[in-house]
Amino acid sequence: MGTYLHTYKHVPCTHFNRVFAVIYTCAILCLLHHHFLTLLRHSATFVSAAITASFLISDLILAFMWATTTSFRLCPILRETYPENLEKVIDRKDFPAMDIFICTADPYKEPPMNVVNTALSLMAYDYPPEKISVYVSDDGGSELTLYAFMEAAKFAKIWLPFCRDNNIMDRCPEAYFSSDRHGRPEPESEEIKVIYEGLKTRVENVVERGEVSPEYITSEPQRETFNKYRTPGFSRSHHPPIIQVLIESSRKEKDKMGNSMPNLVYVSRGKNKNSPHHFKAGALNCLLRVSGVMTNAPIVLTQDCDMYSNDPQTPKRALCYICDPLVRPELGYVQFPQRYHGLNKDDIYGGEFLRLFVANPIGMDGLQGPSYVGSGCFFLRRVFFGGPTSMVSPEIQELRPGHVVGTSLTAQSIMELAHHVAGCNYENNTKWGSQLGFQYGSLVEDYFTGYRLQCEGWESIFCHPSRSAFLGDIPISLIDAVSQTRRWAIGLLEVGLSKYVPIVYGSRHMGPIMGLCYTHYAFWAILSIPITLYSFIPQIALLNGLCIFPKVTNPQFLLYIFLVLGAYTQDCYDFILFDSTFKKWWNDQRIWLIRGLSPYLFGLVEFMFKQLGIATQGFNVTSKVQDDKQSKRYDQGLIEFGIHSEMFIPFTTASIVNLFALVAGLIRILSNGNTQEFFMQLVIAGFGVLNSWPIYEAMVVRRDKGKMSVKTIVCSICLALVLCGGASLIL
Ligand SMILES: O=c1ccn([C@@H]2O[C@H](COP(=O)(O)OP(=O)(O)O[C@H]3O[C@H](CO)[C@@H](O)[C@H](O)[C@H]3O)[C@@H](O)[C@H]2O)c(=O)[nH]1
Ligand SMILES: [Mn+2]
Repeated sequence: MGTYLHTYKHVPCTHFNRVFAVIYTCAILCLLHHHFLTLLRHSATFVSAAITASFLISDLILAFMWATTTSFRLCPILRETYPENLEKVIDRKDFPAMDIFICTADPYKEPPMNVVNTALSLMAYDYPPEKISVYVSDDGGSELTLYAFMEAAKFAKIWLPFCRDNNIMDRCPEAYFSSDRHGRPEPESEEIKVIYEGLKTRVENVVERGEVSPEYITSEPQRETFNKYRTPGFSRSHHPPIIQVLIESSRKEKDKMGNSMPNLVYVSRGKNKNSPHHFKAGALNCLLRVSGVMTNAPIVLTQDCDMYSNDPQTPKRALCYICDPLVRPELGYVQFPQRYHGLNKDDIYGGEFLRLFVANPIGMDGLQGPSYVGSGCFFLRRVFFGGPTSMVSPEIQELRPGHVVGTSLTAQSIMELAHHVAGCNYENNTKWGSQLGFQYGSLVEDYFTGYRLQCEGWESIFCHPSRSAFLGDIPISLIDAVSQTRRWAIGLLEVGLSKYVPIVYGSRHMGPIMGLCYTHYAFWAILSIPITLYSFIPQIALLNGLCIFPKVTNPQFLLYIFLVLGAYTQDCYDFILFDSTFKKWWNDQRIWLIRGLSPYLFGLVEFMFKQLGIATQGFNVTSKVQDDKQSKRYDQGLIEFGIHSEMFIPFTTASIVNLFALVAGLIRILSNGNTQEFFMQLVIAGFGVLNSWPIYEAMVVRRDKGKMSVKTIVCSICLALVLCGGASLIL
C-alpha cells in the first residue's frame, strides 16, 4: 500500500443510478403532464378539480424531493484511511494540538455520569495527551455536572494509563465494564472497576439528591466553587460565567504512571434572561472563545455529550486528511458519521437515520463534501473566521486562529479574559453567530453552519471507518423520536426559507448539485403534504365509492406502478448497499410515513406560527435517561406510545381511516365483482393498513404501559368519523 494516508473508490452502482435518474425523470414528466391535462379537461365538478389539484401538488412535491435525493446518488465515493502510515509522514511530537468540545445542557435529561464517560473516552485518545484539551460546556449551569467532572478528573489519572498500557479499544469506562470481554481480562481491571463503581455511585447519589451535600465537599476551594451556584438569583438561565480548570496539562499534572494528562476545563457560560443565548450554537461559540484564549489549538472537535469515542485511533484518521501534504487548502472539516449503540434489532424508529448520516454524506463526499451533523466533526479552527481566502478578524487579537498562547491556562490574566469572553453580553454588537463561529438563527445550527462554511468555499471529507468512531444514544420512545424530528424539521425550514435559500444561494456558491443536496434537507417538512393527502384522499374516496385513479387496463396504471416500485426499490437497495437489512428498511419507510403525518406536519405548522411571531418551543433537549421497563419494551421491538400527545393523532386517525376504507372497499368488490376501478385505491389502503399494524396492536391488543392512551384513541376515532362523515356530505 506504500505510504498512502487515504484512498477512495466510486460506489459500484453510480452509472446505473445516472441512467435510472433519466428514465425516472421522463416517467415523472409523463405523470405530471397527465395530471395537468386532467385538471384542464376533466374537472367537471369542484370536487374532482380539488382532488386532481391535490394530487398534482402532492406529486410535484414528491418529484421535487426525488430530484433532490437523486443528487446524492450521482457521485458517491467511499474512502479508506491508513492511520498506521501517519507517523511515516509526520512525527508524533509534531501532531497538531486539538481542542475537544463537549456540550451538555441538562443534568436530568443528560445524566452527568454519561457526560463524564464521553469525556473520559475522548481524553483517552491514542494521541499525545499534552496536545489534547477537553472543554465541557454546561448549559444547565449545574453543580451536579461540575461535581461529576471533579470526580472524573481524579479517575482519569487511573483510567488513562490503564487504557494506554493495555491498548484498550473501548475507552469509555461504562462501555468497557459492561461489554463481555472475551479471553483474559486485563490485569487491574477488577480494581479499576471498583473505583469506577465508587465514582458512579457518588455521582448518581448527588444527582438523585439534586445537590452536592457537604460530605462530598472535601476542600475549601471546592466549597467556594460550589457556593457560586448557590448565590441568590442563580438559575440555569441567569448566572455569571463559571470556568473551572480541572486538569492542567502543563502544571506538571501527571497520571498514575507519571505521564502527561490532557487539559480538562469546565465552562458554564454566563446567561441573562434578557439576552438570547442561541442554544447549542451559542455554547459552541463560547467554547471557541474560551478555548481560543486558553489553548487555541488549530483543530477543534465538537461532540454531543452522549457521543462517546468507540475507537482511540479516530483523531489519527482525521489527521490522515488534515496532515496530508497534498491536501487541498480549502479542506475545512472531517466529518465522522453519527452512529448509535443500543438500537433494537430492526430499528423500529428508524433512529439510525441511515440516509441522513451515511448514504447522503457518501453522496456529498464525491462533490464538495458532507454537511456538518453536529457531533464527531474535526474542524480546522480557521474555518470559523471567514472563507479560505477572506479572513474575518475577531474583535480581540487573542481570539485570532493563529494566535499563540504563551502562559499557563490558570494564569490570572488568562482566567480573567476567559471569563470575559464567556460573559452573556460579550457577543453584543459582534459578528459571532453570523460571520464568526457557529451560525445562529436555526434550531439545526449544525446544518446551517456546515452550509454557510461550504458556501464560503470550504470543503469537507466524510470519514466512515468500519468500526464506528463514536456511538451515541438514540431516543427509545416515540414521543422523543418525533419531537426530535420536529425540532429538526423546523430548524431546516428556518434555513430553507431564510435569505440563504439553498436552491438559489447554495447553487450559486457551490454549484447546482450541492445546492440540491442542501435543498433536500431544507424541505423535509413539506413531505407532510403529499404523505397526508395520500393517507386520506384515496381512502375517503374509496369509502364513498369514488374512483380517482386509472383502471388496471389503462396504460397510466403502469406508469404509477413504475414510479412507486422504482422509488421504493431504489430506497431499499440503498439500505442493502450500506450494510443494513430489509427489515430495517421496512421500519424506516414506516417511520417515514409517521414522520410525514406527525413531526413534519407539526414542524410545518409550528414554523408558520413562528413566522407570525407566535411563541413556540426552543431547543428541547432529547432525553438520554433510560427507564428499565421502557428499554425492555424497546428491545422487544414495541413502539412506545404511553402518554397522550396531539402528535400521535394524525397517524392514528390515518390508520383508522385506512382500515375502514380497506374493509369497505373489499365489501364493495365482493358485492359487485369489479376489481378494476378501485384496485389502486385498495392497494393504497392495504399498504396503509399493513404499515399501521403496530398502531392497531397498541390500540387494542397491548396491555403494557407503552400501549396507546385512551385519550389518543378517542380523539383519533372522533376525528376519523368527522373526516369520513364530512366527506360523504360533500362527495
Ligand atoms: O441549549 C442547548 C441545547 C442543547 N445543547 C447540546 O446539544 C447537543 C445535542 O442535543 P440533543 O438534545 O441530543 O439533540 P439531538 O437532536 O439528538 O442532536 C442532533 O441535532 C442537533 C441539532 O438540532 C445537533 O446539534 C446535534 O449535534 C445532533 O446530534 C447535546 O449535547 C446538548 O447538550 C446545548 O449545549 N445547549
Ligand atoms: Mn442527541
